[in-house]
Amino acid sequence: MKNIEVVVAPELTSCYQAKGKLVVIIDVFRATTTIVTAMANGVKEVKTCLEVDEAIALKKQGYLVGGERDGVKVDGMDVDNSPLSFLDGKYADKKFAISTTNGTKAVETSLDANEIIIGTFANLTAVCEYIAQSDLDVLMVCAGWKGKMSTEDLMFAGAVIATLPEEYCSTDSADIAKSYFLKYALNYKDKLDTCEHAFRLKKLNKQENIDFCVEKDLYTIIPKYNAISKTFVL
Ligand SMILES: O=C(O)[C@H](CS(=O)(=O)O)OP(=O)(O)O
Repeated sequence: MKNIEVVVAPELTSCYQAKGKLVVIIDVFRATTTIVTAMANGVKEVKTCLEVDEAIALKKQGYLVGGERDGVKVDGMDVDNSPLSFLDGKYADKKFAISTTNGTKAVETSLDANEIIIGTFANLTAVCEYIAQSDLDVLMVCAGWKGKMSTEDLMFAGAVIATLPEEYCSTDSADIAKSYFLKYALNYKDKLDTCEHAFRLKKLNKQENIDFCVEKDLYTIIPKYNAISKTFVL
């Protein structure tokens, strides 16, 4: 039997131990949706940076640099943390360095995992299929918001777990996430439109981002962490 657990914020990852596991990084609003969309639209690798300065320094190496702090693009960055910036192959063949408030922290706390992949509604079915073919135990690391849990990340974790065979649902955190998703399965988009992070994005006039980030199965790709290049690749 394979074990699957859900961490509600990166600050708790060490309690669950990523080592030896398949980690799924989840930041629906918006970092993991942005990474999946960027790579599905031709970006060839993504480097996640904990610090803004680290990302901006990569411009010298030809990286497109993007991200935000508190939802707003930082001076010196080329793009913000919006998946919409990458549509239509606008940055195809670029290398992308991203630093965000929560999502890049989730990667950083998971680096001793056996494998790290990027998940969000935009690649939901691909993530489920990837997990199902793996022999590894799974840790779903939600980015949350500044150490607190977020509805949208728990909802996505639950959507994945609800799709997997029963054998995975052997832990309290997985069972809670699954039950939560099933409660809202028919109207999960409405629920996510009224969660705390949606309100923060609405205040920044980013309704279009919210609507895009909750769409299921726009893409079939899985960005995977390469420990040698320290970047996400396909
Ligand atoms: O850009 C986002 O949506 C958030 C910003 S914040 O959480 O509202 O500060 O960043 P992310 O790291 O993608 O959660």
